[in-house]
Amino acid sequence: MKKLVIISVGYNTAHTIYEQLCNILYSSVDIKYYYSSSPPPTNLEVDLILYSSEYAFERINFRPANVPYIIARRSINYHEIGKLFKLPKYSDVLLVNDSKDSAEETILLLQALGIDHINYYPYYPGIDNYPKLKIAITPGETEHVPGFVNHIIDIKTRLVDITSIIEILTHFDILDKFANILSAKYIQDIIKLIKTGNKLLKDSSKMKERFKTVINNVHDGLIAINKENKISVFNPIAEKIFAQKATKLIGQDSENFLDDTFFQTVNNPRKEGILKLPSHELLISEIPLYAKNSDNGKLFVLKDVSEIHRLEESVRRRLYQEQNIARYDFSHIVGKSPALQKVLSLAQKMAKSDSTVFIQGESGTGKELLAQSIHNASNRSSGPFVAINFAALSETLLESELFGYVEGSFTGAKKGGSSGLFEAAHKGTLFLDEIGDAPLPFQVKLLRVLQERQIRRVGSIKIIPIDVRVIVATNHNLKEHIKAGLMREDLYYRLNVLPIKMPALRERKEDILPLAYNFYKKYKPLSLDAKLYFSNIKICLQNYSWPGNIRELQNVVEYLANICPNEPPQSSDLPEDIKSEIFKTPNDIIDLKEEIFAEIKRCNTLRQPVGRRSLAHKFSVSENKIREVLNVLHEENRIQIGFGKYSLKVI
Ligand SMILES: Nc1ncnc2c1ncn2[C@@H]1O[C@H](COP(=O)(O)OP(=O)(O)OP(=O)(O)O)[C@@H](O)[C@H]1O
Repeated sequence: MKKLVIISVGYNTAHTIYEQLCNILYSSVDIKYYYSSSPPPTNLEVDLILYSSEYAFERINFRPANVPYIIARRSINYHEIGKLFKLPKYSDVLLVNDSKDSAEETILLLQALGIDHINYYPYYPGIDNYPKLKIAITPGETEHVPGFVNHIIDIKTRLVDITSIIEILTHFDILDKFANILSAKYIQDIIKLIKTGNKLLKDSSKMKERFKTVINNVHDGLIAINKENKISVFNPIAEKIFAQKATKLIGQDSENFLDDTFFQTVNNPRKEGILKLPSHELLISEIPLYAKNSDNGKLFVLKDVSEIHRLEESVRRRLYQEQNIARYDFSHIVGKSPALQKVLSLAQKMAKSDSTVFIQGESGTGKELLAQSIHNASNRSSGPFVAINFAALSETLLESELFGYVEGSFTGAKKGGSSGLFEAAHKGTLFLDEIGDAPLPFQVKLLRVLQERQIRRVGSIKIIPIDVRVIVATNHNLKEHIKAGLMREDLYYRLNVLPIKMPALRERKEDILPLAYNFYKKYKPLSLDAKLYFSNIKICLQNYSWPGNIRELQNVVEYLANICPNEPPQSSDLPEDIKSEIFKTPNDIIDLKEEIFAEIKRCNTLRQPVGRRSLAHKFSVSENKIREVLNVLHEENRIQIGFGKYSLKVI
C-alpha cells in the first residue's frame, strides 16, 4: 500500500489532519503522522509527504531525497465558526496560533470568509508586543493562549482544503476512484454545517442566515483536468453552470468541451479571471495540481459573480444588524395590493407616535420589516433599533440578556458585568419579536419594566431609567394564549395599544408577482428579464396558498434561480410542495376538464371560434368555473390561452 506521511509542528494539527484524511483514504493509503516533539525516523519509507503548512515545512527538517511533497492549503473548520458570529462588532480579540505566519494567515482566512466585524490581534509563542485582551480565538492551539485571557473561543484545527485533497488523490492516481466519495464528503461537511446551523436556529433564526452565507461560500463549481488533459472531476455546481452532465464529460478531452476563451481567462500571472457567459459571469481560478514536483493537471474553481455580489450584500446586511441599526424603511416594502397599502398607511401614522405598536401576522409576512420601517419613519430614527426574539432566547438567559447584570451575579458572569438589550435600545426602539413565546414568570418582570420604564441589572439594586419605544410582534393568536394560560392578560393589554395586522400573502395575491420579480432581480441582477422569467408559472404562483408567506416565496425564487438559471422555469420545475398543492384539482373540475378539452379541440379542427363565454353557455356553468378549468388545462400544458373569440388553442 502507498504511504503518506503528515508532518506538522504540533500534535493537535497532525492528529486532526490524520483523522480527516483517514476518513477519505483509509482503505487505499497507509497514513502516519509526526510532529516536532515526535519527529519521523530518518529511515522512514514514504511515497508522499504532506506538510501541514509552510511553517511546518520550514521548521521540521525532514526532507528525504526524491520523495515528493505537498504543502497543505487549509480551510477554516466551518463547523466551529458560528461561535464567532456571537461576538459583538468591533470586539478586540487575540488570534492565537503556533507561529506568526499561521496566526496572520488565520486572520486573513476569517476575514475572507466575511467574519470581519472583529478586531484581530495576532499572538504566538515568542511575540513581544501585544495587547492584554480578555478574549482569544484559536484554531485548536489552546496551550499557547496567555494566562490573562478569560474567554477562549476554540474554532478547532483548520482542515486540509478540497484542492489539496485532490492533489493527494491525483498523486496516488486514485482521483477517479475517490472523486465521488470526495464530493460526497465535501457535501457531508456542508450537511454537517447545515445541521450545526439548525441547532443554532434554536438560538436565533438570524444565526442560521449567517451560516447560510458561509455555506454558500463553499458552494463552488469544480472542474479538474488530469495531465493527459482529460476531465476528471466535474462537480454538481459545474454541471449547473454549464448545463452539462458530468457523466458525459468525465474522461473526455478538455479541449472538446472548454474553449480557448475559458483557458485565456486564467492565462495571467494571478491565474484568475472573469469569464462572461451569455447569461452570467464566472470568476475562474486555476490551481495547479501537485505543482511542487511535477505537473499532474489542474483544478478550476468557478464562482458565479452575481452570487459573490449577493454574498457580499448579505454579509454587509448582517453587520448592520450587529450594530443595532434598522436597515429597512417603507420604500423597501414591495407590494401595491389594497390590503398592504392600507396597513402601510396606518403604520406611517403610528410611526409618528411613541405608543406601543402591536404587529400580528403569520410567520414570514414581513413583521420585522414593518417594525424597522416604523422606527425609521419615527423621530427616534437616529437612535438604535434593538430586536429581541423570545423564541430564540432560553429562559435562563432572558433576564441577564435583557436587563444586564453586575459582576459576580452568577457563575459565568463577565468581569465588570454587562449591560442588557433594554439599555442598548435607550433613545431608540425595542422590537420584541415572538412575544407570545415569552415565559410566564418573565412576563411579570416585562410588564413591570414596560410600566415603570426603568430596569435593574441582575444582582444590582441600582435603578436605571430607560427611554425606549416598544414594538411587539407575534404570529400567535394571543387571546387564545390567554385562554390557554400562556399569556398574562395584563401584559397583553399593556402591549395591545396600536394594533396592526400584516395580511398573509394569499390575502394579497396581487403582490405575489411583484415580490417574485423583486427577489429574482436581487439573485440574478445580470440575468433574464424577470417578467419573462416567470411567464410560464405566473398562475401557479398565484394559485398556491403560501403558508410560509414572503419568506417562502423568497426561498422558492432562490430555488428556481438555481434550478433553472438560464431559461424560464416550467410548472414542473416548481418545488414538490407547491406542485402537490396546486395540481390537487377539485372533482367538479376533473369532471368538466376532459369534456371542455374535447370541445376546444373540436372547434380548433373545424376552425370555429371558442372562448370562455361560449363554453360557459354550452356547459351551463359560470365563466369563473370555466376559467378555473382552463387554468388547469394550461398548467398541464395542454392548451394555450390568448384573447378574443379564437383565444383557446390545443397544444
Ligand atoms: N413586502 C415585502 N417586500 C419585500 N420583502 C419583504 C416584504 N415582506 C417581507 N419581506 C422579506 O421577507 C422576509 C421575511 O420578513 P420578516 O422577517 O420581516 O417576517 P416576519 O413576519 O417578521 O417573520 P417571523 O414571524 O418568522 O419572524 C424578509 O427577508 C423580508 O425582508
